[in-house]
Amino acid sequence: MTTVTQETITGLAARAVGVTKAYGAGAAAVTALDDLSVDVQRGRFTAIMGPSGSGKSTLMHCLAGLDTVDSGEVWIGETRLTGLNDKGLADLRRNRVGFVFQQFNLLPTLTAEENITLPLAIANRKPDPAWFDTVVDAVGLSDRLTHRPSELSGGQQQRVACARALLPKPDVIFADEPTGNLDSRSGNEILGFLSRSVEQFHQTIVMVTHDANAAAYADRVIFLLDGRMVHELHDPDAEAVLDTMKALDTFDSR
Ligand SMILES: Nc1ncnc2c1ncn2[C@@H]1O[C@H](COP(=O)(O)OP(=O)(O)OP(=O)(O)O)[C@@H](O)[C@H]1O
Repeated sequence: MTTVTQETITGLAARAVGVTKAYGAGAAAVTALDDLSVDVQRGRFTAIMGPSGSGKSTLMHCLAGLDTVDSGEVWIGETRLTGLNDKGLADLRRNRVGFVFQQFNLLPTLTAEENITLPLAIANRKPDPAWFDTVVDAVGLSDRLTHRPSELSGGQQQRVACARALLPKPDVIFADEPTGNLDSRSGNEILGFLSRSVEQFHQTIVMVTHDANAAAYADRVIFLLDGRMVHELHDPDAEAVLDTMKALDTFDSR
């Protein structure tokens, strides 16, 4: 079995080591992650791409402590998730990771400000007022804080979700198709905000996407196929990402 020492994870925001995860049993079993190892560098924007069914969501869920692995190890910073009990995992999700979902997942009865501060309120933490103002300014929501989600456009709702994820300064923000429900202009605004939060605030972001344009905002794109990491690109443009996706269509990882 592969093991990781404290020293080897310094500088990494998250890590999967020899992770295997299958769904179902017997003849119906599907191997979603197949002895997969991947490092996520701190303060970087990493995109995960790959064909449908390649294991992107499963990897993200396992890295974020939303799902368990069958074997191998998962780390967030210097915490080994694969050794935590349910309470430890819940604490980690509450205090160490942030999420941005395709469907925004805002609470409809709360204002934008209440949605943004909700994770801190749940964790019994108070937002730092200066940092709150910085985050709200960065997403351009200063004049929308009293609005409820139904009074905001899709792009504005996703900006609320981004601010909500960023405010607690989590070790990692996991973004699952964050632009999947947006037109290209609103999508590019969200992607611009995510990449600026990496550059200016040194936030670590991991984003699952199908969109080559979205992936091109990342510092690094990793490509999955059949639950394995088969390729990576650094500072790619959309064309290079598309070319790789086309090549994967004809590539068999096994
Ligand atoms: N809860 C589940 N039960 C059974 N099989 C599952 C489950 N979740 C995922 N799988 C299977 O595991 C494999 C990987 O799925 P996963 O959702 O991680 O892929 P993906 O790359 O995110 O796909 P997509 O791009 O379509 O969202 C697929 O074959 C999928 O059918």
